[in-house]
Amino acid sequence: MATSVTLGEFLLGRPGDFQYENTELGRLLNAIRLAGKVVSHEIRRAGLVDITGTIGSTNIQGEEQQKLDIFANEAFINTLTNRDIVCGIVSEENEEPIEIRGSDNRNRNKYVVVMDPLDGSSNIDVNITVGTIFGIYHRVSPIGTPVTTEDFLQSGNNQVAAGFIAYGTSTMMVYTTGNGVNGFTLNPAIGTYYLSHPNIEIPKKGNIYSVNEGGYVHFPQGVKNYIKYCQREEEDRPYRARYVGSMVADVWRTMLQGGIYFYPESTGKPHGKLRLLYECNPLAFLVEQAGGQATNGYERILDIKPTDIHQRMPFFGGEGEMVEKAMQFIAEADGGE
Ligand SMILES: O=P(O)(O)OC[C@H]1O[C@](O)(COP(=O)(O)O)[C@@H](O)[C@@H]1O
Ligand SMILES: [Mg+2]
Ligand SMILES: [Mg+2]
Repeated sequence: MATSVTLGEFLLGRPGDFQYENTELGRLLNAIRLAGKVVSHEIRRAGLVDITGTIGSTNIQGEEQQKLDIFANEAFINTLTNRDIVCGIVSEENEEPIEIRGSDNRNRNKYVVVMDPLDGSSNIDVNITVGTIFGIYHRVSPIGTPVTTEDFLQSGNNQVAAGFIAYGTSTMMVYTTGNGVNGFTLNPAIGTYYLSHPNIEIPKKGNIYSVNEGGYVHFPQGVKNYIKYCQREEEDRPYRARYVGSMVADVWRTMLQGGIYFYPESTGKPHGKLRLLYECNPLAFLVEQAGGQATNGYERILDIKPTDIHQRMPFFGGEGEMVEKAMQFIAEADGGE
């Protein structure tokens, strides 16, 4: 149930929430909040206006771009640029980083944003929850100089804030700055987000596992063994299987109801499908801040030093014990302890 605290008040009410200038965080998140409302409005009209389907081009990942992918991408890039607070953006829909020199054209802004403007694109036309994922970093290149790729290839540990917007039964904005995770629900009638999910903590002893089992035959043996373990009639198992096919929705459910969500590597996808910079890192930060764990099956996602802005990474995230169990099966199958 939503409280009467709005996102704006919440931001101003927690001065220590942000290691840099708090009003800058406010301006950053306000820009994201605004762009999210623009996208939410458009999504809610999907089917009534010509916003579903593809536009006939593919992105750097070789995926067909949906009209809403492009709409969301432009909405976020324009809003962040107009707010004059970021010096660069990496987006799933753009091959190269986008340099933003700022209104005085002197590269004085401090933050870079990595984003997946529309997550769960395959679910757009079938009216299932989709989302926007974002991560925010303080630049590493000197202020006053053009943004560099190194500003984006920082490990997830360096995120100063991260979150997502979910466009589902309601529109929600969930974020962290390293002081816990809070969720806000949009009241579309007045366009205001209210605190509805304070201090989110992943429940212990979850009983849901979430993976696209359609790829089972191509998964590594350790992952197969873990899936069989989840399905065995023993102790508190079999676990329930849930899979939406939108990472935002599957991770959000995992944060609220517990369990584990994973997208492993497979013979066809040696590094899995999900992108480290703008899918794995922001959601790993949220999962950890909610008391869970997020790894690639071997190491903490947030410790990984990216080498490419669009690189993929296997992802195992959720309740700590379940993630460790999955890693144990992977290690055993690899011949380790
Ligand atoms: O169809 P699959 O192979 O299960 O993949 C689903 C996954 O792909 C994604 O849709 C990839 O994200 P995009 O839609 O942003 O490209 C994830 O949201 C989701 O978890
Ligand atoms: Mg995505
Ligand atoms: Mg996407």
